[in-house]
Order: sequence, then structure tokens, then C-alpha cells
Amino acid sequence: MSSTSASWTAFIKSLASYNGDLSSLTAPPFILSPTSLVEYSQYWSEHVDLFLAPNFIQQEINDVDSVELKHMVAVLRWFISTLKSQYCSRAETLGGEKKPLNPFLGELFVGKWTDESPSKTFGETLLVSEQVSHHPPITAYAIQNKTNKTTLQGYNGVRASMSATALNVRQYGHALLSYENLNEKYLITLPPLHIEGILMAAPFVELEQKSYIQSSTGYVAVIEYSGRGYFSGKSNSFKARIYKNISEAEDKTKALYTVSGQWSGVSSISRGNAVASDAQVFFDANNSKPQHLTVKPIEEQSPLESRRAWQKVAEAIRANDYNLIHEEKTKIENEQRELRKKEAADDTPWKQKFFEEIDYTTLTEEDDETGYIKLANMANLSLKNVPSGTRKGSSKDNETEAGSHWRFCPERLDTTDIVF
Ligand SMILES: CCC(=O)OC[C@H](C)CC[C@H]1O[C@H]2C[C@H]3[C@@H]4CC=C5C[C@@H](O)CC[C@]5(C)[C@H]4CC[C@]3(C)[C@H]2[C@@H]1C
Repeated sequence: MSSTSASWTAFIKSLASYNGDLSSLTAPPFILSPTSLVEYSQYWSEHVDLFLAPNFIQQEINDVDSVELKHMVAVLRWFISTLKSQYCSRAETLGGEKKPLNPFLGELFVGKWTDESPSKTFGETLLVSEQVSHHPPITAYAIQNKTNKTTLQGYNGVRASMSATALNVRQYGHALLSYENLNEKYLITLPPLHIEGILMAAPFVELEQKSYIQSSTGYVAVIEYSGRGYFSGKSNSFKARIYKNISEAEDKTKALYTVSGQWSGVSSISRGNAVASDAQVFFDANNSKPQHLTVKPIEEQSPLESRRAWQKVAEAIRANDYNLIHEEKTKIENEQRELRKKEAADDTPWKQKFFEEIDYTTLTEEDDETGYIKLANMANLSLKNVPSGTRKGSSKDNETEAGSHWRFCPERLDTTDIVF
């Protein structure tokens, strides 16, 4: 038995006593990714053209659809285009899903997508991603395109549990997309997922159940995910239906559009409830090259920036040097422990740089300028700290605590000393 499979077998045995905290797992080096989880926010915008598309869609003379419905279709296309990067990029570059580095409190990842549009109508798009909490791990992010007054902000935390063969992951948080020039906002919820293939040491992500995109215009997209062995039989399958509003979503025959296929491959769109024979290609992930963001060289980064902070650990992981990984990781963990001790002694708790915690139960729809409460209410979604996309009053809407969320503070971006 090779050392790899021996250490993997030992690892699988350790999963039997898995306590729900992913960072507590000491996975063998070959399953470790040299990338920190704080970098995963970039996967929300590797198709900048689709992210900005609604800004360039106007009402045409002989249009059958309202321009708001056309925007909803465009936002659904952008969302579907993010999924392959979000959930398959490690399998493509590292040969399988890996365990990301567990970000320390305050860890930052910043970068920008340059304008690759032929007519230079996009302008620059900035990403700021910050580990706003370490216990539990929560990453907040904002993607800002000033030229077209388009901003995505959101946050993500996960809770995971082991079943016999898979790791079941529930995502907490949501994303909010705002097109200021169109006066339109969208609430995007995050689907549950599970990691299969762990026993074969070839882990991969499969999405499941549902997620929602609720527009301030009333239109809503309901996306249902399935994998190999489900009704569709193909991995990474989905069926998305767009409705005039959430109450019409109770009746599938009222769907205005149906999109179906594979989010990691080809999907097609047709009017109404079923995918007709004349369906058009909606998105083709195999022929849409992702645009990776530009990150400044490590020597120009601040100590809080991910690739500089983890550089030695990443090198040790690439060298598959278990002792060095452990040695370099321990240095970072000890530094962090000392910082927390000092903050507790001086009563100076860590302050988040670009995001602030917010308890939405203290706000009305009007005073919530993110628009989150209004959109969540339109979609009958819970405002509490429950898995993303939990319907109000459903069995999972059981948290007693109000639930804290995270909000982007764009004005802090204007005064920061962080260089993008
Ligand atoms: C079973 C324990 C173990 O460590 O096995 C190692 C395996 C690689 C499985 C565990 C890790 O799998 C990784 C997949 C990660 C998710 C991938 C994509 C996203 C989308 C992004 O927008 C937010 C974060 C999220 C949900 C990642 C969260 C962390 C996951 C589940 C990693 C697991 C530790």
C-alpha cells in the first residue's frame, strides 16, 4: 500500500470521529490546497461580461419580454456561469477537490479584473475578500465595478457533517447584486452541496436541493440541482425556472422560462415550463474561458494579504513536505493566538476592515439600504442564521437567535491603504 493510500486510509478513519469543524481535520498533504478559502470569492466574477450584461440590455421595439424579464434572464446566466469556477476549479487545476487553507481572522484577498471588452465599456472590476470571522469561519466579499455602478456583496460560512460516504455541506449567507443605473437589486442564495468520492481519495463537489435569485422587479428564478444517479443521471445537472413572482413559483406551469442542462457544461433555455425541442443554448461552460483576476506580486502585498501570509505553507504543500507544512502552519497559528490574547488583555477586539456585522431584526425594510430585507421578504426567505435559502416557517427555520449578517462598507474602500 503506497504512503498516499496509507495516510488516506488513516484520514478516512479519523473522519469517523469528525466533530463538525472542518478546520479540525488534519488531512494528509496530498489533499491540501495551497490556496486559502478567502480566495474563493473571486469565483463570483470570472465572466465579467455576464456580470455586467444587464447594464447593456435595453427595451427593444418588438420585444415580447419586458426589459426587467430580460435582465432576470441575464442575471441567471451570470449566476450559472459562476458555478464551474466555484465548484470545479480545483478538480481542473489540482486533479480533485482539495482542502483549502483555513483563513486567519482579518486575512485579505484583493485583486482586479482589467477591462477586456472590445469597446472598453466595462472599466475595472475590483475584488475585496476578508475573513471577518475565524470562529466560526466566515468570508465576506465585495466585487465592485464603478464604471457601470454594479456591486456584488455577500458572505459565506459553511457547516459540514459526514454521512457514510459523503461530506454534507450547508452554506450560510447570501449574495446581493445591485445595478444602480437600472435601479435593480437581486438576492442570491447559496445551494447545499456534498463532497463525494472521499473514500476513493478523489473528492468532488455535487450541488443539491434548491437556490433562489429574487429580483427587486418581482421576477424570481428557482434553481434545482441534481447529480449522477438522480433523475437526469448526469453530474452537475440543474433545472432553473423563472417566474413573475414567488407566489407563481408554486405552480411550475406558470414558468416564463425553463433552463436546464449541466452548470459545468452546456445548458439550454426555452419558453414556458418544459425544455422544448427548439431550445436555444443558454450557457456553454466548455466554451466560455474564465477571466482570472490580476493579483499584485507577493512582495508588494501587505502582511494581511493571503498569498504573502501563506507563502511558506503553500510552498511546503507544493513540495509535499509534511513536516514543513506543520512547522510553517504552527507559526501562523501561534502568531494568531498571541494576537487574540493581546486583544483580550487590552480589550481591543479585532476590527473588520471593509465589512460590518448587522442584525437585520433591528431594521425595517426602509432603513436597510442593502435591500436584503425587502428581497428576502419578497422570496419568503428567513432572515435568521439558518442555511442559505431557508423558506420562512420551514422546518429548518428553527434558529432562536436573530442571526448576524455581514454588510460591505464601500466608503472604507476609498480610504484604504490596501493597493489593488
Ligand atoms: C472530509 C474532510 C476533508 O477534509 O476531505 C477533504 C475533501 C477535499 C473535502 C473537504 C473540503 O472540500 C472543499 C470544498 C469547499 C467548498 C468549495 C466551494 C465553495 C463555494 C464558495 O463560494 C464558498 C466556499 C465553498 C462552499 C467551499 C467551502 C469549503 C469546502 C467544502 C472544502 C472542504 C473542507
